[in-house]
Amino acid sequence: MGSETENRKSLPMIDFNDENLKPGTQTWVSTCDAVRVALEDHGGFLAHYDKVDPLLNHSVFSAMKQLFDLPLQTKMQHTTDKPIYSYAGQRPDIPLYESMAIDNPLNAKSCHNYTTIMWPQGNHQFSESVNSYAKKVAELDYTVKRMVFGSYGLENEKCERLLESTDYVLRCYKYRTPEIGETNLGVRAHTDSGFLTILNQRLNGLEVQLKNGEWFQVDASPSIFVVLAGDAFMVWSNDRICGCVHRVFMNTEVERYSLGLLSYAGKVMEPEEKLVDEEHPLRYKPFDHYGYLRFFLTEEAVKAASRIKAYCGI
Ligand SMILES: O=C(O)CCC(=O)C(=O)O
Ligand SMILES: [Fe+2]
Repeated sequence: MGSETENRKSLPMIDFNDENLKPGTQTWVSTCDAVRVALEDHGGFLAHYDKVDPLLNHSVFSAMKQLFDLPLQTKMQHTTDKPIYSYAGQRPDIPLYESMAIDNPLNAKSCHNYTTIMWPQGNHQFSESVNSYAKKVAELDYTVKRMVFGSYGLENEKCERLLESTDYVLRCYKYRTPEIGETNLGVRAHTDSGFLTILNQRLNGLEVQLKNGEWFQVDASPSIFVVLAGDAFMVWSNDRICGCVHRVFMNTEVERYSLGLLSYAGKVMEPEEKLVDEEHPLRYKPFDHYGYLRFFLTEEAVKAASRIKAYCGI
């Protein structure tokens, strides 16, 4: 009873370190269901995942500090044609917030190209740690998606096709400390516009809204990854899984860094046909993710009660 009450107040924690976590085992089956239920209930969960070595974690966060320490003009250089808003910051409503995006971080050459734009003289440590980090976190992303497909009884091939047509972005966030009289809001409550976001924060500050409306503060740890469903997951799941609402407050005296591996559908995506039935009639038209990202900041989108429904809801 006691633990049930406690559970409702926290985001579920799911262990991804168990040696038996392989397709075909009982641990795999029960974890698949735990992942699906957490996503259906809260749009997210905490993954206990220790495949990112503490040294790599340290090295990638040092790299982030170097990146944000660059002159603003350097940081604002255009690095991708995709509408992922490479640099974001200097916003009067959220003055503490800055963020930058590395497109296609699983590819060593893309990391190198990005690094060369930021440091024309080169910065091997940056490019190397970003690429290694993204690859490790992507393994968790693949596992989570395979588990969701498994738990809905969908064929593996379908999941592999989705993974193949997925584009990844590594988004880095920095929050400076507020000055006297300034807001301590880092980012206001929102859902992410991607498919799935996997976050690791250097310092506390992230809060996630639970199903019962309460806010849950996530504790920072190198081996705790916050897995959040985004708007595209709602489309794919035909609303069985909702985007996870989250926000950030700066409650510390030191600047805060956080890293997110975000996934986007590289091809037009439709709600999974097996998740459409009498009880769950079709809720979305075919969805063009980059079209959605372009729509995202328009006046029509900002005014809408739900941007994703305004874009492609039925
Ligand atoms: O800083 C964080 O941990 C998350 C930031 C965030 O949610 C966002 O910018 O979408
Ligand atoms: Fe977010």
